[in-house]
Amino acid sequence: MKIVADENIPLLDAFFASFGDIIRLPGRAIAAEHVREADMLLVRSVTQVDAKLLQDSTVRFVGTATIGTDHIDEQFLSEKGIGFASAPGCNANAVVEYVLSALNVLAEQQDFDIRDKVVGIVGKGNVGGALHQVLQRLGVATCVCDPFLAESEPQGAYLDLPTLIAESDIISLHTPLTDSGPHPTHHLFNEHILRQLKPGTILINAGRGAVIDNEALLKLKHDGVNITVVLDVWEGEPALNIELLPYIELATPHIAGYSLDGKMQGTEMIYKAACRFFGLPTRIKLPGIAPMPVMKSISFAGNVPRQQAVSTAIRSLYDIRCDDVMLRRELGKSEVDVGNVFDSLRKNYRERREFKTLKIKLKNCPGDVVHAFKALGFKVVTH
Ligand SMILES: NC(=O)C1=CN([C@@H]2O[C@H](COP(=O)(O)OP(=O)(O)OC[C@H]3O[C@@H](n4cnc5c(N)ncnc54)[C@H](O)[C@@H]3O)[C@@H](O)[C@H]2O)C=CC1
Ligand SMILES: O=C(O)C(=O)[C@H](O)COP(=O)(O)O
Repeated sequence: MKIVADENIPLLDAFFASFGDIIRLPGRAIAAEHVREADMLLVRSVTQVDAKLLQDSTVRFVGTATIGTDHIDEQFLSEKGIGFASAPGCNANAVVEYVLSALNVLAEQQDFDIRDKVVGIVGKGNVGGALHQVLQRLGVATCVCDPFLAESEPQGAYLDLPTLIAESDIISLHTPLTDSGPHPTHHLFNEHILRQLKPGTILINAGRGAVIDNEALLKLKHDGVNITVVLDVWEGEPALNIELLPYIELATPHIAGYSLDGKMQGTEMIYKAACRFFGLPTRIKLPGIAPMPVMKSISFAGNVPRQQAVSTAIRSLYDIRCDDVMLRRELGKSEVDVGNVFDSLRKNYRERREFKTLKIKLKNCPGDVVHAFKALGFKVVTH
């Protein structure tokens, strides 16, 4: 079997070598001539999979090791009888941890306690739902806008977008990117909606760039509108609008989902789907091949303040400011190609592990510290 795969998919050999020969290519470079005689195509979010790519190919199965599927023409695949699988939820924890790291840093910079804020979640699927759960465990007030869930759960407490905006101090966007259907999200946050944000609102987008109209956001910022913006995703990626950068409090190159755990899980999910599609047994399992985390445990003892302990643990695994600084530093160099910088930071991303991989050893610590670590998803050992 001939497999064409994005070179940025981890554990390709471990999972797919037994299927046949793997040809690795940069995701954006995968073109019709590469897949013409292939049986399987494995991509991430940067490869447009459509008729142009696959019309004249022998590809029978496409897997994307990502949550988002806006780069896939699923209707075309179905019409051509090509098998398809994505990796729903694979990196949801990573995105949640990205949001928690952002809030942790902003809470320190702006001197607030997250428990005094209302967090509005737009899109309560795998990512938004997991964020909702963590925030509830932490005792943070939340509200949700998700018109699809509102329709299927008429008893649920869902708000429309203007009401969510009026009630929220912090808004986190976790919708897919859609431009059709009853509730399209393309430019959901247009100028009209953006101008409804309360002064001081924190707006986080770790979904898809074009859910916020980036031109409108820039216009608001030029007008001096007082909102704090965290962007992981940008309209026109990889060539983000560099003019917007100085107005963004925390700016990162679409890496919210880039925990090693999330990426490996994505590969495993499409491996299992490929096995099902080709009628093969699933012999390989992630626990057997995932590398051990570098940092295994952190200890706290005695009357350590909750915020200090939690910040230390979060930042030891994931400090969003590292990604923010790297992006600004690289884009600040003279005569850079913005798209190349963006892609290169993603391609060469460091090894980042999720909270669940770190053991927190607590000795005689206050109950609220123990509770906070458990709520955040760390492995907690008390003695
Ligand atoms: N920045 C990053 O690295 C990552 C970004 N993503 C993005 O996050 C998105 C969400 O991921 P999941 O939660 O796993 O997807 P999901 O499909 O599980 O959930 C999406 C939710 O959004 C809701 N929704 C759809 N249209 C809406 C609208 N107009 N207003 C409010 N809610 C709406 C849906 O009803 C659904 O509940 C993905 O589609 C992907 O684009 C996902 C992983 C990593
Ligand atoms: O899973 C998704 O959806 C994402 O947004 C991924 O984190 C995107 O990563 P790449 O596929 O672009 O490497």
